[in-house]
Amino acid sequence: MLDQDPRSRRVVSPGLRWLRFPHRLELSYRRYQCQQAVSAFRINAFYILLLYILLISGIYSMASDPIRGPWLAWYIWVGIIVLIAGCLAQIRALDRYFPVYAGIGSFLAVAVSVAIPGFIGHQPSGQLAQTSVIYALVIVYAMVGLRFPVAMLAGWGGGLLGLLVAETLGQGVDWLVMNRTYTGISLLSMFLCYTTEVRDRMLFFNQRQVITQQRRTQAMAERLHRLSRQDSLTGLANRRLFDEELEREWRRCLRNQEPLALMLVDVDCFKDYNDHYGHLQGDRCLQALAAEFKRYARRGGDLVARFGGEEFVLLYPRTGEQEARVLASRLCAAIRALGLPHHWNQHRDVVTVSVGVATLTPRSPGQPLELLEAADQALYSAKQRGRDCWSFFQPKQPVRLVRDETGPPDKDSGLGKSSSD
Ligand SMILES: Nc1nc2c(ncn2[C@@H]2O[C@H](COP(=O)(O)OP(=O)(O)OP(=O)(O)O)[C@@H](O)[C@H]2O)c(=O)[nH]1
Repeated sequence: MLDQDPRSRRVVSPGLRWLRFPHRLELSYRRYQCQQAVSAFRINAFYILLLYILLISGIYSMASDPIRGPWLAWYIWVGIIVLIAGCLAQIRALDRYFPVYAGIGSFLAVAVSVAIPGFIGHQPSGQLAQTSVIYALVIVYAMVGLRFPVAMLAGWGGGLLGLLVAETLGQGVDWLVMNRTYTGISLLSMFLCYTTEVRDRMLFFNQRQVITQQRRTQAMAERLHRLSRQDSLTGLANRRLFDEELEREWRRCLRNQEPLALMLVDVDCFKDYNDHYGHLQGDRCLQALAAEFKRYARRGGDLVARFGGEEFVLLYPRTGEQEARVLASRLCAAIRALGLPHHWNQHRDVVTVSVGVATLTPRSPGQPLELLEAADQALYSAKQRGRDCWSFFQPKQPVRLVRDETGPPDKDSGLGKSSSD
């Protein structure tokens, strides 16, 4: 389903937005955002480290001798924090903990950066140390990849801790400078972080909508494809699918020089069935027969299809004459044994079928209709013999007729070989 939830749309509609999707979408966004952020941070950590080295070497060279040592002792920790976070980001198993370790690292880096000027005092290098506060904030809000609330927590929480440390343990805080660096940059970076997250959420939401739409279209196409190849009454393959499969199996058997068997099954006296039991009962009867036919097409490549009306077709790749005969005989007997009442059937009081069977090993491509025609002739022969029997046809050979003793009388001119079971 496309996400129509107004709470989702509120996040991506113009104006000031509340940065939160409905619960499930929010969880999914957080997973996505975390993955994006940690992937970017794997590389960004090196840039951040490079910036840090540039800054630290600049300040170090300009700082006066007495404060160099203590300043470096403090500020080296920021580099260590970046290094640890960068290493953790390389471990993929820890990806989902990225907001935790990156958030804590950011908090500590801001705290250290904000505290340092309070220990250096009003020397020129103290002013330079303020630059590291600006660096730290811009990096935390814009380069680490934290979500807006986490970045805010790290920025303001870390800043507060740094200020407390500077006020209580250091020489105090120069609020005039601190407001122009820490407070000003914090507000500016917050805005940057907020707009970035809004854009990111919009992108995520739109991507999801596109993916959902694609899945729906694909599912619908698959359903249509399935329906276009399925008979709606019986759920069997329809004529179109049968034609395709026959073509395919024909080519496969041609390649491997294997026999292909086909059975054409026709329900006996079905017009009378409909006339006396009604069309709806006729439909139910066809469904029951279809279910039984399915039991006779279980191997890979076997196919049972509704050929049209009350005619069905069963296709058996890699099946020779002997096996086809056994199958046809069993099928006739099984339908009889179903015992579906049909008092207007010709010889019995139950529904019966006539089956035309043909097998052949393909010799040339593009002639699968040969097999169908052969089975059709065999079926005609079975009908001629009085129904409720099967008949076997072998192309290019005189067709032999075999009749089962229990089967109906042979009225045929001798065109096929058949049996009633
Ligand atoms: N209920 C129902 N009947 C159908 C369906 N499709 C075809 N029929 C009926 O099947 C009957 C087929 O009749 P015929 O072709 O004369 O064949 P028959 O009565 O079975 O006679 P023989 O095949 O010679 O034994 C017709 O009455 C069709 O209306 C269907 O989907 N549902």
